[in-house]
Amino acid sequence: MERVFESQPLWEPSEAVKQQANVTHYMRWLREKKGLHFQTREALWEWSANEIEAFWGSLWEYFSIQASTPYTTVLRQRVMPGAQWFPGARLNYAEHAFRNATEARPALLFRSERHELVSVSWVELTQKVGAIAQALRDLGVKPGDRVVGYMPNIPETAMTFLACASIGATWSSCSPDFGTNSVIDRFKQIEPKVLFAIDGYQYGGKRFDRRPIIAELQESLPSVEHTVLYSYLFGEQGTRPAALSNTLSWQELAAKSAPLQFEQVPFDHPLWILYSSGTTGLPKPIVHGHGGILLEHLKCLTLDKDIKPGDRLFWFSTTGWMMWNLLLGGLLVGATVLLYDGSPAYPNMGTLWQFAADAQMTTFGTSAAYISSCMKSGIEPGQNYDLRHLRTVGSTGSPLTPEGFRWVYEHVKSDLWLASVSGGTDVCSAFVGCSPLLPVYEGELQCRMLGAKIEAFDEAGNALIGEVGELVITNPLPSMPLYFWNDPNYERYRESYFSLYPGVWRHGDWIKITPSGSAIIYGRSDSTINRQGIRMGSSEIYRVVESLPEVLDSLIIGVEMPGGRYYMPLFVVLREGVELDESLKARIKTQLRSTVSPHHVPDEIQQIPEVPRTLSGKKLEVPIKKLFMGIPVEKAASVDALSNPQALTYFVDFAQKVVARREDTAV
Ligand SMILES: CC(=O)CC(=O)O
Repeated sequence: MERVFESQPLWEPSEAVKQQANVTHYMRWLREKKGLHFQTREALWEWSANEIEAFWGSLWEYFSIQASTPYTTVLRQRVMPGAQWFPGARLNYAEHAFRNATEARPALLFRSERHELVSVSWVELTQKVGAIAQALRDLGVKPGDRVVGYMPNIPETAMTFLACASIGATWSSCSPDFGTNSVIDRFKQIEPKVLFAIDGYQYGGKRFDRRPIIAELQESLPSVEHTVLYSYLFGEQGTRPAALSNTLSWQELAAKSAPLQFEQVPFDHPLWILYSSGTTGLPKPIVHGHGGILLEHLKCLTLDKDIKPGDRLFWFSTTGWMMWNLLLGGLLVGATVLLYDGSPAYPNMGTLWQFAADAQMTTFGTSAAYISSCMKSGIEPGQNYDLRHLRTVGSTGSPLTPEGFRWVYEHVKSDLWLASVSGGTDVCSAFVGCSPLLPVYEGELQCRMLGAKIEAFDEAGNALIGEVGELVITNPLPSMPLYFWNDPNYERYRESYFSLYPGVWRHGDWIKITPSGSAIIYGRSDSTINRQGIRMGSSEIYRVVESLPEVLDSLIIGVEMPGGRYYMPLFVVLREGVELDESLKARIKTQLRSTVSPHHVPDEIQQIPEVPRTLSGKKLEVPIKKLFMGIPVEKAASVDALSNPQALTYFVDFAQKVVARREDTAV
């Protein structure tokens, strides 16, 4: 058994944990109902990832999926893209959340920088979702119409999404810390009929008025017929200033009563549209279906993450990250879903741990970047907060460092399950990560998730074990995108995932599958910027930076550094005679902060003579990223294929200094 960092596991599930695990229950069910007997979790994975029709078909039965018409076959054809799952079935995602309605526990618990712990009962959730759904119908919203939210992670956003899903409307959201351009770039592509927004929010103790931005959105999104405003920051008095015309009040709409009904839609009816940035063009609008997400989230949360009815599930996320969508899946499995709005560092780094104690959190999910910030801040959650209910800490967004693994066990709790997982917006789930049946080793993801045929490929498409390769998925998953919006011939879809290995999904991460079946992710294999789990295409940053008159050209890279740091330098080519002084740097940063997002302000800005480009004119992002990872230039770049190879010299020198600095500080 190869172990990368050390041979002792940090945690091993007890016999009781294994016996009580949902996946053990499922394995017993498979034996009794299907005569399928698996001795190990690895054997179960092999079957689930290869016999995908039998696996996903069994889940339909195991989870008692409620469908008003049955399916004709589990999977029409094993093709990617275009696999058609469960044709003929009609169902509704939201109906499966509400079948868990109970008076025994709250549906949601919420806290923000400004609110004490708020509990939302299933009765309240049902009433408000029913009312908003009726309001949408009254506004003329039909199945398939797009409804968008510029709303934070608060109960009202969850309610609005569930209302959309219940009537078959397609939801899409951006977090209110996204600047105007980022929101318009996303929402304009999908022509929404209704915009839900908040008037403002507080983050890190500062108040942000979003009303001017909403006015801009109304102006720039001609398809929007109605704006519904939730007065979150300013109270009823301040919600309808002259600048905001034609707004309806969320509070007024939600106060009415209407029975909650569930439109029955085809399995592949669009549930929501998420966005993922590529290296060129506008963000990709990824369309996921009701049935695919329902099955994937039931599977992931129940069998891989072991969430049980009555658990209290939290994942620190904004509404602009797919972890918010996955978090809401907690309602599908009968968990109470915990929402937090605000900065995790305000008023101090203990905030979310206090929330964990007060809300009796059982799973605390977060980003690896957050764990690394806790580590640097020196806090002691285990000593200072009552974490007796906490069983699991989840981590994702970027690879969690070995130090991060150790910190959780040493400073949070020695007996908990650290579920470090990886997946992506593209499938709105995690496909490598965790199982309650397996030990946790430092720096490693425990296994590949059930049903996900994940492999590491070399350039020729050979599967690798024990070596780093491209993360690929070689069998379809039900939650793969149905299509990208406005991509009728699947051109962008194919180009995004299938251009390197035809018919095989290339995810864009580097992965090593170890001989024992665990996995290590080594970061992005393309040039997408991924800071704190939020992906942005470099093109979005270029658009903003290069709109400044002084900037002629630019290049940005994001590099995963040892210690969990994400290093994001920006390089600019300036107009003749212009120097990169502090005032220009500040203007570039302000522009990025306000129009893209605060996460995308670079760590440093450097002036360069020219941007290295390929013969076809593409900026040389991945090879330059490789230089900063310490890969020698001969291996990092094909110098012959550059139109201006001399431009590389600067980067070779600069990267060497950064790598040397990195190694010095690592000692
Ligand atoms: C599950 C994930 O993969 C989350 C992310 O990195 O976006």
